[in-house]
Amino acid sequence: MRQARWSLNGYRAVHDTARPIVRAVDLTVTYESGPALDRVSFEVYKGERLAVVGPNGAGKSTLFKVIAGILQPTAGRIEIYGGVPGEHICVAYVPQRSVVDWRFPVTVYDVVMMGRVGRIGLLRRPGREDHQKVQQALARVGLSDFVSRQIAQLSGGQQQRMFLARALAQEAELMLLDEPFTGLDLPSQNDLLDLLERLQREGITLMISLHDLNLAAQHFTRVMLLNRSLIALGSPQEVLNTQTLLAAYGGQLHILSEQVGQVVLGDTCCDGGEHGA
Ligand SMILES: Nc1ncnc2c1ncn2[C@@H]1O[C@H](COP(=O)(O)OP(=O)(O)OP(=O)(O)O)[C@@H](O)[C@H]1O
Repeated sequence: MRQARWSLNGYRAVHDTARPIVRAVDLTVTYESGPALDRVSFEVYKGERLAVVGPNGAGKSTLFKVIAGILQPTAGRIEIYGGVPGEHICVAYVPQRSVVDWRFPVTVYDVVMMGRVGRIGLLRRPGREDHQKVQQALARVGLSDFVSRQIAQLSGGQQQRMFLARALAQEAELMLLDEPFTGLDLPSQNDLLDLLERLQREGITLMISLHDLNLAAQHFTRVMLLNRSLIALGSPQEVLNTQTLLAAYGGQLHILSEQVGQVVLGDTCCDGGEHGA
């Protein structure tokens, strides 16, 4: 298995940095309400697992929507596989579960088949290969027994795995997962982490937004810290330190220890120093 290493040179040695699959240069998105992303520049490489962290309203979902081609940048440039966002069928955006209307009367199978739409076209019926891809995707996420289940009857972890199956049916090579861990209990979180590790081993590139900094520190190869502008990007050790976290979270942060993997967010005001462990 290819391992990412943490010096910049080491990182370059294991990823093809000559051809990033996402390249953003001074990416800026401004809504009527104000700026959501401000001159953000970064690259993402094939096969990496990148955590995107930052406080509420930092621009994480906005970033994913721009990469997926759902939103246009106000200024700056973004290239996906060297082209414009939206033209690549192999990019899948998985929204936050909280924005989905789970009462909608569709089955798990129907939702996963939606992943095939870009390949079969809207007005054609799915063929044998499409049904095979859906069955395989459901098997890969462990939902083969749930094909006829209404989506309203799924647990949070199953909902998340269904969305991953949809992305797999789409044959996505870059998956943008918006807060997939939110609301999951620990066993479901661990199942999801195992699944994501497997997908990464198969060569799928993962960009995942999350709020749990400990999870980012322990399970991700690189971390992007955002708060409208890019605060830091690098290994968890490089990014998750007192200075950068205070720059992003300000007084919302309660740091228990400077050791990576022991950072917690709380409502305790932090006035620039650390609180003892
Ligand atoms: N469609 C929209 N119209 C206007 N403002 C928006 C829109 N979508 C997001 N915003 C604003 O843009 C900013 C960034 O929002 P975004 O959802 O990208 O942040 P986020 O980091 O994903 O937040 P969270 O962690 O709370 O999901 C916020 O201030 C938000 O209110």
